[in-house]
Amino acid sequence: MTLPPSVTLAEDPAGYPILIIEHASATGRIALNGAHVTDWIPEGHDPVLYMSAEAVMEVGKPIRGGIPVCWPWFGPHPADSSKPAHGFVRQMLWEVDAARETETAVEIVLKLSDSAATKAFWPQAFSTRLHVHMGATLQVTLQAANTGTTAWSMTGALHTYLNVEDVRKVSIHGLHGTQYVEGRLSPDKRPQHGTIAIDQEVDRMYVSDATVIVHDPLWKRELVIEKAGSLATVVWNPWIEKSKRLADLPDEAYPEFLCIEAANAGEDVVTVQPGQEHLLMQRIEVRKL
Ligand SMILES: O=P(O)(O)OC[C@H]1O[C@@H](O)[C@H](O)[C@@H](O)[C@@H]1O
Repeated sequence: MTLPPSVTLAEDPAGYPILIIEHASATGRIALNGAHVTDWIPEGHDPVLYMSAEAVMEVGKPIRGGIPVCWPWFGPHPADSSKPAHGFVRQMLWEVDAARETETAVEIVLKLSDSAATKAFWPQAFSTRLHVHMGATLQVTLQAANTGTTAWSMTGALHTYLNVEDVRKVSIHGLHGTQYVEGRLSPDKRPQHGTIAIDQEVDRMYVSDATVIVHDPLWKRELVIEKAGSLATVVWNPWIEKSKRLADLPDEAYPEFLCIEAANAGEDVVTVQPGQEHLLMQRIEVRKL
């Protein structure tokens, strides 16, 4: 694979490959472990994605921050608690399938197909590609194809960690009039009235395909988060006690980020027939205020 001039593959001595993007429109990084976009800094803006200072960068381990790709299940495995939370592809080494640059962006495609290693977690035949368009906007699309002979079902998410100046000061727009489930374990749906403020642990799954805007008055910017192929939007901040339980997150870091996740989760379980595919897309744009 020949990479364009704005993309280099760096590998540290421990063998952790990372694509480094240095383009006129943006800089960023993508770890091949998990096809994980860890950084995106559009030209003229502050970093948009949050990365934990204690993130573990080891092949086979999920990364705290950036955009974890959760697939083929969201949250705990529905039947087997010994299997990893949020699926297994976020802890597998993907390969670079395509990379090119234009005047306005870099386009990178990463690929992971079924193998003996994936079958240890999930028996199905599949081919997943993560398409990353990185420029003034960041667009990430998970393409999940069924390459087998029987239908399978999937859930998943693009579990995006957004950098905010102080989560206690942001307001989240776009989910007014929708319904959500708090904590994912209670089946009771609650209505959302108005904007969302974060003043405690929040782990909500909204039934919505709407665009979400994160208004950050201290950084004087708005993050506009569009999506497609997703009927669930997860809003997550671990707040104080859960942050202490997460070993790869500094205890005091919870005000610095907010997760807005484009998900197939809850009632949004997707069945993919043989030869068919599902596309899950999220696009982020930054607006200065
Ligand atoms: O620690 P993990 O596996 O990356 O998950 C982080 C969080 O991910 C969110 O999507 C879930 O709704 C939370 O319940 C979970 O705690």
